[in-house]
Amino acid sequence: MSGDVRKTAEGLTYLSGFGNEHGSEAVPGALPEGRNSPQRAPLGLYAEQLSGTAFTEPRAHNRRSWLYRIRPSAAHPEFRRVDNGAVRTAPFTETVPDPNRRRWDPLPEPAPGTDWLAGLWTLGGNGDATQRTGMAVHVYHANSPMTERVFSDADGELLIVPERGGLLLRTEFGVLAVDPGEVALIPRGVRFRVELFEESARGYVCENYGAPFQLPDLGPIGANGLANARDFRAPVAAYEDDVDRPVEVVNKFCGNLWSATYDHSPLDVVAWHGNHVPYVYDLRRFNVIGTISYDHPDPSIFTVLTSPSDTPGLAGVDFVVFAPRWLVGEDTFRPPYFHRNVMSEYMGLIEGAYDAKAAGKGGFVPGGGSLHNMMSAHGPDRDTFDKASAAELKPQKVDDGLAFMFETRWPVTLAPQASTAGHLQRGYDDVWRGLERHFRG
Ligand SMILES: O=C(O)Cc1cc(O)ccc1O
Ligand SMILES: [Fe+2]
Repeated sequence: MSGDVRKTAEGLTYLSGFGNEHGSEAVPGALPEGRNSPQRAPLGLYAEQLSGTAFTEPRAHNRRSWLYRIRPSAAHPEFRRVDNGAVRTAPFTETVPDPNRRRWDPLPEPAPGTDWLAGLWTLGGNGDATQRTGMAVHVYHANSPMTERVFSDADGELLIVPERGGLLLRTEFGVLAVDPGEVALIPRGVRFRVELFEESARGYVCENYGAPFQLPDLGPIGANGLANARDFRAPVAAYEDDVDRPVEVVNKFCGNLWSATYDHSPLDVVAWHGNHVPYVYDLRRFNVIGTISYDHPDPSIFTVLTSPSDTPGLAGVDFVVFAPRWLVGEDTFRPPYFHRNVMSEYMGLIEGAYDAKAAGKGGFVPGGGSLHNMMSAHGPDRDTFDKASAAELKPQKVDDGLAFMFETRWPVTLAPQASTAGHLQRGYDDVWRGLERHFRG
């Protein structure tokens, strides 16, 4: 099974660019020319629009796609509530917002037969999915492909950050492969199925209820840099045409999972065009910008994607990557500084170690995560502080890890399961113990 998945991934081709008006047809002539909704769509297909923003949002933010499919999405039986598993949604009201710093080990091994959706486990979040504000942090651990079912999320877009094991994402728009070190985005409402490259897969998900992620403005950086638009890859059209096979469609809607069994695969889009599309991005392509003189720049310089709010510069959520880079700052404490931020920070580790925290068991480990909520004091742990304060400041390549952050304007309130989990580390505060006074008056 996983050999086939890898083979499929190797044969994939992609369309390049972020936010483009892409178009693709799996059968020549399937994509109508010159209009979106001809009286009769080509090849007997049904034309259907999928919008990700209101029709009237400014052109620069407007997202929608036209799909040409074997059956219209409207042809389905009633959705019925199913168990939400370990998926939770904002507003998070079952625990009180907690100013304490928290850190988790990776999710434990799931029971055999756990697919990506069943393995999705919510840590917490903020805002309100019904108001299309805020975000949720999820982690997943799966060991089985989604075969007879697909998923779609009406509550938000899903930024998937694999940490262990690649994923093959079969979407309405075509097939995407995403390995650890890459990220994938599934837009709001797009149906998809997850298959695994290896026996099991682990990773993180930012569910963004707010405005779709966009590339940050570059300001004085100029016309290039950070995540370059051309490095984002969208799929080419590919469709499933298994008429006889019932497929369960699980729809996350305002916090609950709803299911309907279709008599066909809803991944039956033969052609499409538009800019509300899934994509993948290789984080190693990130053009890292930093100081070439002194001081540690704020991590906003590492923003890959941002979901803006109504207040300029104040993101609902930013996706930030700590990618391999050179440190050359003179007379500078080079790791992340001590700080208390108005924004709230969930951090994850894709591989290796993070330059502000000790690695290894009981530390900040790949697949684990930390939460530093609004105004919570944090920064380098004691070991890191001691070493960096004494380090010889020659140019240093930091290339032993890949970390990321979901940084959000509102505190992250935990789902109850995250505040009681066995994999919640106890005694995280101790990493800042022993930071002795050196001031002697
Ligand atoms: O490790 C963190 O807490 C994230 C972070 C990194 C950094 O380089 C500066 C500030 C910051 O919050
Ligand atoms: Fe921080």
